[in-house]
Amino acid sequence: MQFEPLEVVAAAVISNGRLLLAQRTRPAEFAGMWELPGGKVEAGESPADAVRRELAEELGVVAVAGARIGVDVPLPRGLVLRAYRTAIESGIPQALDHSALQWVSAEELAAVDLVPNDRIWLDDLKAALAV
Ligand SMILES: Nc1nc2c([nH]c(=O)n2[C@H]2C[C@H](O)[C@@H](COP(=O)(O)OP(=O)(O)OP(=O)(O)O)O2)c(=O)[nH]1
Repeated sequence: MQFEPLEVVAAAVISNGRLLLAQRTRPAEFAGMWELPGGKVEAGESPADAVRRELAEELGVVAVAGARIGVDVPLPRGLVLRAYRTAIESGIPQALDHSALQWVSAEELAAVDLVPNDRIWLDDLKAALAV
């Protein structure tokens, strides 16, 4: 039987009061918009495993997922999008799968062209940036 992913993990990496955002290259409707790095949980993975793998693939870092942040966001085809506070253990993030990366403050975040689903977490992300 083919594995059907159920969850998309999105990593909220905060360092020095700034949140790491990545610029999507696809699909066309979201290209140029900013998101949290992450992706679909694969067969046999926990969400934390998926965060670790996706951040290695997309950013070239070793990362550890922590607490959930914000609400579950329903996606098409029965998928759910969930954000996790994530710490980078080693490495400097590089845009290996995105067109660019940026670190934004709480004030800057409001003005960023975030993908619509991630906008749902705006207040949660701002609160996380404030502490
Ligand atoms: N990674 C990520 N995906 C998001 C976010 N917000 C959001 O709506 N999505 C959606 C876009 C896609 O429909 C889905 C995940 O797509 P993806 O392309 O990042 O996942 P993936 O690497 O596992 O995908 P694939 O192309 O290998 O199938 O979740 C976000 O902040 N980060």
